[in-house]
Amino acid sequence: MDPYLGLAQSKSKPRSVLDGFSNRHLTAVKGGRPSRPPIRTNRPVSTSSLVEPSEHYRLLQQDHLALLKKQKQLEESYSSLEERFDKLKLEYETLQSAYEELQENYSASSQKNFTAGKLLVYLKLKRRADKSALENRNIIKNEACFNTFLKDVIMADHPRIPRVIYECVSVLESNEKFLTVPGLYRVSGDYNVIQNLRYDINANQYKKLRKLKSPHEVCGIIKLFLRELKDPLVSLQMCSEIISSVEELKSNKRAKVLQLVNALDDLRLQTLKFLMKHLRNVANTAENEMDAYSLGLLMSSCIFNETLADVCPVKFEKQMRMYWTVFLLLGVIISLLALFDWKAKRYDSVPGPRRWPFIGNVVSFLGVGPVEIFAQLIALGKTYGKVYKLDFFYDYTIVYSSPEAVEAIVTSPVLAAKSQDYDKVSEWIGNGLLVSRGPKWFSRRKVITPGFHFKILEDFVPSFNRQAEAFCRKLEALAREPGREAIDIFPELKLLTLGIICETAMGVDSAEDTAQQAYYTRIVEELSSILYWRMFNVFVNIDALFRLTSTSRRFDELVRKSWNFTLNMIDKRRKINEDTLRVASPDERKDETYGRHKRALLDTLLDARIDGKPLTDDDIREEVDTFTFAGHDTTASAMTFLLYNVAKHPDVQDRLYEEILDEFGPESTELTLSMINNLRYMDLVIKESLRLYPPVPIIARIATENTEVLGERITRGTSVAVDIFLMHRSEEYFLDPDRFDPTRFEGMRDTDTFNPYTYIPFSAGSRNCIGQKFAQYEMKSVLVKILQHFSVRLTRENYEPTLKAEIVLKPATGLPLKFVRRH
Ligand code: HEM
Repeated sequence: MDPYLGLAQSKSKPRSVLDGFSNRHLTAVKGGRPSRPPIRTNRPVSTSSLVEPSEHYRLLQQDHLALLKKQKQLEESYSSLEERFDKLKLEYETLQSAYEELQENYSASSQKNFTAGKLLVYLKLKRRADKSALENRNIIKNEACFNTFLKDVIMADHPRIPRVIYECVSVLESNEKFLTVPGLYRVSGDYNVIQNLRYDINANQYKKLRKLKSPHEVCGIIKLFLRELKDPLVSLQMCSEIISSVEELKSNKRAKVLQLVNALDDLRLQTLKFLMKHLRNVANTAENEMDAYSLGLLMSSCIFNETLADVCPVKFEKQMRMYWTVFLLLGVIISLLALFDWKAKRYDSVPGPRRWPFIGNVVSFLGVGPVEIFAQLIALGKTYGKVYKLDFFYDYTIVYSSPEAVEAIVTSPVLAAKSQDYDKVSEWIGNGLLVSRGPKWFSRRKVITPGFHFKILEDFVPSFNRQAEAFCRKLEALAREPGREAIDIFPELKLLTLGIICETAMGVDSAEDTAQQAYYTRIVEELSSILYWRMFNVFVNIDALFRLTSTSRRFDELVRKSWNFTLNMIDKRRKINEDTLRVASPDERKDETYGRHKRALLDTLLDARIDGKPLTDDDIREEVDTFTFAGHDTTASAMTFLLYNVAKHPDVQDRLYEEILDEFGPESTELTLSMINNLRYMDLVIKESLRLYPPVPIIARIATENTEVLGERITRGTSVAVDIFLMHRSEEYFLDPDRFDPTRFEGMRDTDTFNPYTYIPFSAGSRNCIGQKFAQYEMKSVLVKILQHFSVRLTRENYEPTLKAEIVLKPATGLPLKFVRRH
């Protein structure tokens, strides 16, 4: 046995003494001095009896001395560590108090009252208050501001309204230049700046807001705050309780608005008053080109924010981040190119919203959904009148809304080609009749036109009848569902109109594939929404950039599925024709049209010869895609708004029903074309509904050569658009234009002053709608059947639909329509 075993152990273990006082231990006890660690002595294990007792004693003494020495060393290093700890603690406390001081100084300066108490703290004569005390005294506030209830929002001290509104309005009104900036509240602010501000404001920090150089972000914050309020500033429910119809509001406007205002609680009232006063200041400042009407249009969706929920089917927000990154990279190039801004001079004489160098009006349409885009277009029309320009990277679109311009455009051979926006649509429906140009369009239109001859349309009427009857049975079942009050009619009508197109134009039995048809209508809905997004967002308008997004993959998938649907129809029709021929006699076979007594448009395409050659499978598919899309979505939109107007005007509905009773009696009848043609009042009602809600609200062409429109030089490559919606609602062409009055069309065409180009729901000229008669007969047949079975009502009397235009005009949310059985 080693006699030094015990000592050797004690020597090899000095580090163990520090075990209880590691660095980790030091940092863990910020609050106070750590307790003194125990000193462990490693006594030698009992020595062997082989060692002499005196020798053993001497060894022990030696050992003891060594330990004492070690202990002293450790005590010294302990007290030096203790000293360091105290120093660090002091430094930590000094830093913390400096931080709190900064925080307090900031909130003191923002409140502009430097109290004596704070002065004492500043001079270090008084200890500062801790965080919870500051919160109790309302100096530090951490409540949320956005996406919350009004009562929970941080309030300004005076007046007692949300602080965010107060601060934004102060910023806008304290800077005279801000109020004069054109397009205030219409032009969207920088998305990223707004989002960053949102976080600051939620933490009650307003410094950056006050330093903004452009007012658009400040307006953006106001709009964002109002839109995100969980309880809107003015609720639509309250409106509908007080104002039962628009007529009632019109006849008694002042009293009704006062009643509504009086019903608001104090907080809402004060906030609304403050906001309205500010908006009046904006409207009274002529330089910003924003009148009360435009402001009303833009702000109403924020103040009554309920209707805007879930109307953006594409995830715009996420994808905007990527575009903004690209946007920043382009920034440098843009600045250089801005030096060569000469192109902008081309249309100097045409008014339009303020444009940025190089990018033009791009920013106004970024990051906004279809509802806001449509509202912006209306506001622009109201501001600039019958002609204005839009500029996307020097790609100009001149937007007209006068009959003179319509005539000049639709009769000009150099303005016959569809604009570049339609190219995006052609990625889906190909280069069919709607999109094609020049000789291709001409030869196709010639071949297809006989397919819409009235003799052929006459054959379709029994099919309209049958499908409308089935539709009424479906409505009845839906209306009987327990707990259901209103029926969202647009999707149902899409299924009906698609079924009719499949059966009549394509000659296949629509009842076989109802699930496929329902799927197809949803595909069309999503594709339209993506296409519309691409039209107004210049970044995704560029193919290469669009291909970088995940939406492009979704787009391709949807297009493939849509083609499967139409190819399947073509195969089916081919098979039906082959089966018919197989059972025919040799003589009958010689007759090309044998067995096709109900000749479908698809048969016209299958039999067509252009320059002696039949159409290829791709040619046929693109026309089938075109007609399936153009023939169902438009008519469903027209029918939806027609039923809404009929429900909203019971007097019109009564007169329609009387006309039906006079012509056919109360029982359901098998309609014919001549019976439908007799319904004169119904013609007027449909016309008026298409005036107020034209399913295709805007059409656009491109100049293939330099030309002129109403004396204005239009250079090659410029787009010209016709805003049909705006023209149909212009006071200049229609008396009291927002009023639904079918009788306004009685004898209108006979008057000398009426210009037929004023009313163009089906467009005009050589590229007008080939299916307009088809659509009119279909709408009349369906309306007769619906009114024979039901009385149509609104479940919310004063309801006005919010509109969006994803190629076709649509209600942004389901309409509150109720169908009550007549007998
Ligand atoms: C109420 C229902 C309808 C309305 C309001 C409507 C409206 C229009 C408008 C405004 C255009 C011109 C588009 C442009 O210039 O860009 C158009 C073109 C067209 N429509 Fe319709 N349409 C309706 C129903 C139909 C139906 C039922 C079909 C087919 C069965 C159809 C097939 C077409 C086609 C193929 C074109 C392109 C014509 C060409 O460029 O030669 N439409 N439609």
